[in-house]
Amino acid sequence: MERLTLDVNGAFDPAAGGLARADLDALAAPARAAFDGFEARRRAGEVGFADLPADAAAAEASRALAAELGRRFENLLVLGIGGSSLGGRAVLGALCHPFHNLLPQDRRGGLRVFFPDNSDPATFAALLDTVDLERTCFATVTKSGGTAETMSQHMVLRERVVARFGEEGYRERCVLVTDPQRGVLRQIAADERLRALPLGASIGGRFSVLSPVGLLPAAAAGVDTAALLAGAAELEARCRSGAVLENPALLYAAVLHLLDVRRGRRLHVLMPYADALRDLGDWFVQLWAESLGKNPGTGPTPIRAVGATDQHSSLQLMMEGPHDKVVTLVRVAEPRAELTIPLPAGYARHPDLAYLGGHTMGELLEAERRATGAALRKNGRPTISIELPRLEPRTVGQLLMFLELATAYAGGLYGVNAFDQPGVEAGKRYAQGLLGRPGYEKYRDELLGAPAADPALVLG
Ligand SMILES: O=P(O)(O)OC[C@H]1O[C@H](O)[C@H](O)[C@@H](O)[C@@H]1O
Repeated sequence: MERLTLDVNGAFDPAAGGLARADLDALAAPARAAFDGFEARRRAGEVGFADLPADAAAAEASRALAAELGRRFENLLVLGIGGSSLGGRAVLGALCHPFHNLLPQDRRGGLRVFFPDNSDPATFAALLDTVDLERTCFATVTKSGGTAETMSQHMVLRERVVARFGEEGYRERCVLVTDPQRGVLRQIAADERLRALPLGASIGGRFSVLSPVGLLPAAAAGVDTAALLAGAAELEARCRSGAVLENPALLYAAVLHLLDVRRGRRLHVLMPYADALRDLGDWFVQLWAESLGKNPGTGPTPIRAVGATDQHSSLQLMMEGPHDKVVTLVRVAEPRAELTIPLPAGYARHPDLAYLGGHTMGELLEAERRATGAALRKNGRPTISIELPRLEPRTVGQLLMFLELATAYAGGLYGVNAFDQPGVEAGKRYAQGLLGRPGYEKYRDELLGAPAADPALVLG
């Protein structure tokens, strides 16, 4: 059966300092309330991400635009940050060839896609100097339309493109994804007659991976987005119950919440044993952190790790450091490729190496995952296990929807609004004040008027 499996036994292991079944039973009513609360907001049209798999028109519009760009161009630059970048990057990471952008066109099956998601001029300038602009199109993706990092990239690139190819060449190369109801980009789309895909008001940026925000780059790279959405729909259909043991995303949210509030495990590590899910870890971090980290001081800390890489790094801390973590180990049962480890004749007499001979690298990775989970639990650290049969659009769609729904339910369990992010605004206001945005003078003055720094505390 091609479906995601969740196993929370490792969170109930007494040796791992795990939960008791009574803890879960006691959470039945709050979990049901979290489920009902989310469903009510969904029915009211306030929160729309769970209904995206059913939005065939949006999916088709993304595919059609991607196909059109694919006929004419070789590279797509996705200008976006946060939720306007991480989802697409996660999907491509999970489903494209690991070196997609390096492959020749006939092996790629789509455009090269770049996600320059920062206003660091060193990277962006290098990217613009590297790609052939003649063969490059770009998607400016911003729900609000006013994100400084994204719009600064857009303005730099727009100028270069207009200078080389004229207004018409710019119109051919630039597409937008933005909220059709509000934001300055909507106005620019009209003024400049640019093609734009809509991002509905009920789809928050970090919940937008299955909207044109994620679908456009995915389709452009050659991902089967219909299968991705079908997988998400399958998972959503498995999550229509408010009973914890009948809804996998609700069970995951409930167990992570309980481990935090009952056992002090407030650091939530997501550790896939697959390089392809490395970027999905970054996407999850934004999802969990921005959704659950709210006033007054609420929220678990998400951490992304990758097995086996992080076994040689942060695992020591997870194994013996503070008892404040729970590790979700993600297994991909069937790796995309397999390699058998040969045993050169001269190595056979070295038992330290000979045991590897004849095994596959996939077997090694799987043995490490099993062993790490067991060792963590034996050391008093709870674990949770998620398994995908293989990485393909359907199963990745399931995983995305699973984590999005779990986040929504966790918001209810923590008693916070999972769909806003007021905390990120304060820093933006100061930055815009420093850059001279009209109306933001008081933030600049507040920042510049702060008490002088103590020179004794500055070395260098
Ligand atoms: O899509 P945009 O409006 O450009 O927003 C991009 C990102 O910026 C903000 O700071 C928010 O904290 C994120 O949730 C959002 O994904």
